[in-house]
Amino acid sequence: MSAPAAPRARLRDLARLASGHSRTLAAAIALTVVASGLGLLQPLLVRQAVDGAGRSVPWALLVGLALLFAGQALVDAAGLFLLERTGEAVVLGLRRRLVARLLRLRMDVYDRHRVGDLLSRVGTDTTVLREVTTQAAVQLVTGALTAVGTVALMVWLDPLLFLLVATTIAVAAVVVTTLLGRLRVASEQAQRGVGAMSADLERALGAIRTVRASRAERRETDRVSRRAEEAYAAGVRAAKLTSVMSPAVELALRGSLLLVLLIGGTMVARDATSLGNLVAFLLYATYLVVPLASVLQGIGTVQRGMGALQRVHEAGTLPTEPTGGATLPACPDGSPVLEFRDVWFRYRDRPVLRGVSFAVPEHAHVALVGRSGAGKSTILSLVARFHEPTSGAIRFSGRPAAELDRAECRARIALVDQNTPVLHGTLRENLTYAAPDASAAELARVVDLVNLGDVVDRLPDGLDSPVGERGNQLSGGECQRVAIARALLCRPALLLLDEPTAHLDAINEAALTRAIGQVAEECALLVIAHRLSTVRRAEHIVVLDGGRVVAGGGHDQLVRCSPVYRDLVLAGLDGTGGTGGTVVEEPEGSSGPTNARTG
Ligand SMILES: Nc1ncnc2c1ncn2[C@@H]1O[C@H](COP(=O)(O)OP(=O)(O)OP(=O)(O)O)[C@@H](O)[C@H]1O
Repeated sequence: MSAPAAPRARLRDLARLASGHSRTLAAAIALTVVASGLGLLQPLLVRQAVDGAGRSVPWALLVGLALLFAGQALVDAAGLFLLERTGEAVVLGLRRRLVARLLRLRMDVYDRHRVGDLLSRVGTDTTVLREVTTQAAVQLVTGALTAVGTVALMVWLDPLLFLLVATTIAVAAVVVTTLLGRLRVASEQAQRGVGAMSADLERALGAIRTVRASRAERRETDRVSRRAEEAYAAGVRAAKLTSVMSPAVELALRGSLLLVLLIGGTMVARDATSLGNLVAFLLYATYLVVPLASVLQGIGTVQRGMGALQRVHEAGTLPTEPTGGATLPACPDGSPVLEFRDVWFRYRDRPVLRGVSFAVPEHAHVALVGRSGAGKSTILSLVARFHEPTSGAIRFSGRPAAELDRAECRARIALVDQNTPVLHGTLRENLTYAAPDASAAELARVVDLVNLGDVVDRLPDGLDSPVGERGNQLSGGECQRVAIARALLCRPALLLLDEPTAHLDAINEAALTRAIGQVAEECALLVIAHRLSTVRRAEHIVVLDGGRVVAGGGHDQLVRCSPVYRDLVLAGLDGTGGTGGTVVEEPEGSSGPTNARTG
């Protein structure tokens, strides 16, 4: 992430965060100021009570004092509640904005950031900011106002004694300001440590089966613990600074109190001032501790919050996918559903596609084949518009993709990915994920089509049974069929299928073949093919090698004239780049070129 921005800019962010709640904040501040005002009146009544105590019991003054105490407590409580509620509201707004942004980032941004760290920005960092936006605001404003009021009353009571107090406090203020910068740095390090810890924990929990099977629990625990220790060390550094600051101020205040007592006592003895005056002054001097500590705490909270604010700001300014563009028109006659024209693409500085051209006509079945790393998945990513080509053009139904709205393009395609296609939730939620309004009949049709009926019957609550985190209560083959059923349910114009490489049993294999056949009936299909049966069924096969299209055509034609394709067929077409071996010809019955059309 970028270097820490200027604290002033972050302070402006802070003010902006609270600005939506300025009325409630103002009310909360007003209430706490009133409460402090009620508190400030108390020593004046005490002074009168002390000076008049010799004559009779000043009942009215005592009742007045009791009322002041009760009033202060009530008003304070109301102010605090408003404040806490505003804090929660600020965090809610911030989290909503962050979550909306994090789900719309440009795809390459996800490659550069760790998921756990992004999660920590929404969770932990926003919680820290809750304190800053509200508590700090009130601590600073009411603290400063009350301190000014207290100081004014002290000066009015005895300017000389006040000078004593002011000198000692000034010394403490110098100590505090020198520590503040270091406190900000330490707090930011602590927040980053927490982010790194969450990211490492997410890494381990996300791959828990691999961790277990590799007996790496200890190493992963150590790794996460090291991150926790880094956060701890930075937290302790911040704590050291905070704990030096508070006693420095307290020491100064206590010292000044003692001086006031000593010098004030002498003055009372010499009749230079009244006892009531001295008591009131001393009360104000002790009262000054609260607002001053409050201002200090406020400054400390802001400094601590700067780290969190910086991280939230960074997450809130990560680049998102641009939206907008034209709506996709109805397919003009003869235009292919999808066309690549001399498409080049690079991941950062690394060219991955070098001048790829091919077309997928309406209802056609096109297969992409190539060794591992040839660029097949990258082509699907470009079609789904997760990335944009470095040069060249992708056309949807004859219109350049660059001119079209991404969401509109995606509404016409369905992607069946090999990786984690099933989300936490029920089977029904997963099936209707891309088409939430699908009818029960439609749902039953696709469930039957991909042979999921048995799975639904087996599950305790049928379609409403939970499938576990990433579908871990389903088998790999079942997850793949759920993904295909989901794709079929939204009736796309083009289905992008990264064919499962995992072994499927004969029944599932047949279900998949049937599903793919059905897809070909309903829409165009662009498939990364790993099985010979899929390749043979395609009307057109695009052979990729090193990011280039090295051959294209039907299976028989390619076997005759493309050495790369022949090698792939000999290697069993699994895309692992092996050479030699035997041709894994599947039984004709399961792989015939059904529904073939000229593409
Ligand atoms: N997000 C990424 N950032 C950088 N490089 C990437 C990224 N994704 C893929 N690559 C690289 O781009 C090249 C093409 O990858 P791609 O996934 O498209 O290949 P593939 O043909 O689908 O391979 P496989 O059959 O093994 O899935 C590979 O060399 C890969 O290392």
